[in-house]
Amino acid sequence: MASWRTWTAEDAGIWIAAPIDSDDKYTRGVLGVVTGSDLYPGAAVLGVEAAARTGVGMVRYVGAAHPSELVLQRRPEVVCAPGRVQAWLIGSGMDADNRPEDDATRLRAALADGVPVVIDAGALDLIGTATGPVVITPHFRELASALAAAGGSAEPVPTADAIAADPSGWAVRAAETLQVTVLLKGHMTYVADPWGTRLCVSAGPAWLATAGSGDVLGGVLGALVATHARAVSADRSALSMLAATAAFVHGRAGERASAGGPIAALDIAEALPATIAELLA
Ligand SMILES: NC(=O)C1=CN([C@@H]2O[C@H](COP(=O)(O)OP(=O)(O)OC[C@H]3O[C@@H](n4cnc5c(N)ncnc54)[C@H](O)[C@@H]3O)[C@@H](O)[C@H]2O)[C@@H](O)CC1
Ligand SMILES: Nc1ncnc2c1ncn2[C@@H]1O[C@H](COP(=O)(O)OP(=O)(O)O)[C@@H](O)[C@H]1O
Repeated sequence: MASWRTWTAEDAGIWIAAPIDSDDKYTRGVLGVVTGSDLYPGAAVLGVEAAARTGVGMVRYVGAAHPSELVLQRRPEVVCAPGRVQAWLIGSGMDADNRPEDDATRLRAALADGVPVVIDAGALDLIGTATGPVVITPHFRELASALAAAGGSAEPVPTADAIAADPSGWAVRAAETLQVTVLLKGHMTYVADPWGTRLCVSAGPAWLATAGSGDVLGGVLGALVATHARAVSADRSALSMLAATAAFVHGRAGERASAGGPIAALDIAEALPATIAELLA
């Protein structure tokens, strides 16, 4: 059995793309985002904020009117018009059981685009419909639901408690069952893919266990994937490296935001530029 490699600051630094003199916004990479809902509009704001602060050429946000308005209020640089993207982030702040038809259409279009997709929270039931490379970012309950939605496994579907008792084992089983790259969130984050990559990340303080923290992680990973589209098409394990880097950057930003005290999710996003500068230095 492959052993778990602990992801380091040096590893993370290699997977952050700093712009070069000849870059423009499109050569850096555009992230498309389908997140948020009338129920959870804040998740859209947090993910977009995190993507913008991780560094990406442009964010295209495609969502319902209310979250779109809040996203634009916070981040006027976001473009809400349709267009080409290098990667998608979908599902944060959505509820698969209450999916408006407009959101279903937007999610279908993103999943049919053929570019890499980061699938979170309320889009995890759609993993099997993606046409491009996929990385999923569930917590324990979400992984249990995703495995239940996928069905067809020889093993009985695990409960969230069973996953919590063996997160590394379930990250691997999920990668093999679902045939996607899995980033399983928790105090220790495990990244596994169907091709044998096994990475673990323990960068952050337990203060990160706060509402919206995972929505920020989604934005960080979305930006990293959009800025590494070529690496992802050249090497199927690249998504694992990017996922581990996202968890590392998120953890370090959490440490910086916390300085030993409590954190609100937006604090993590605001700590990202300085965290990335430190990792690139
Ligand atoms: N600001 C925002 O807009 C936020 C949106 N979020 C979004 O919210 C959606 C649902 O995420 P969840 O992680 O909550 O989904 P889950 O379905 O994993 O968690 C909900 C379950 O947690 C349990 N639960 C709820 N309240 C509890 C309590 N007080 N004590 C113990 N157990 C409790 C219940 O069993 C409930 O069914 C996702 O789309 C997510 O992205 C969250 O990320 C939080 C922040
Ligand atoms: N005890 C913990 N210690 C460190 N990090 C944690 C801990 N619990 C959760 N996290 C991190 O915080 C984030 C929580 O994500 P998630 O559960 O999706 O929250 P939300 O849905 O509220 O955004 C993940 O990145 C996870 O790795």
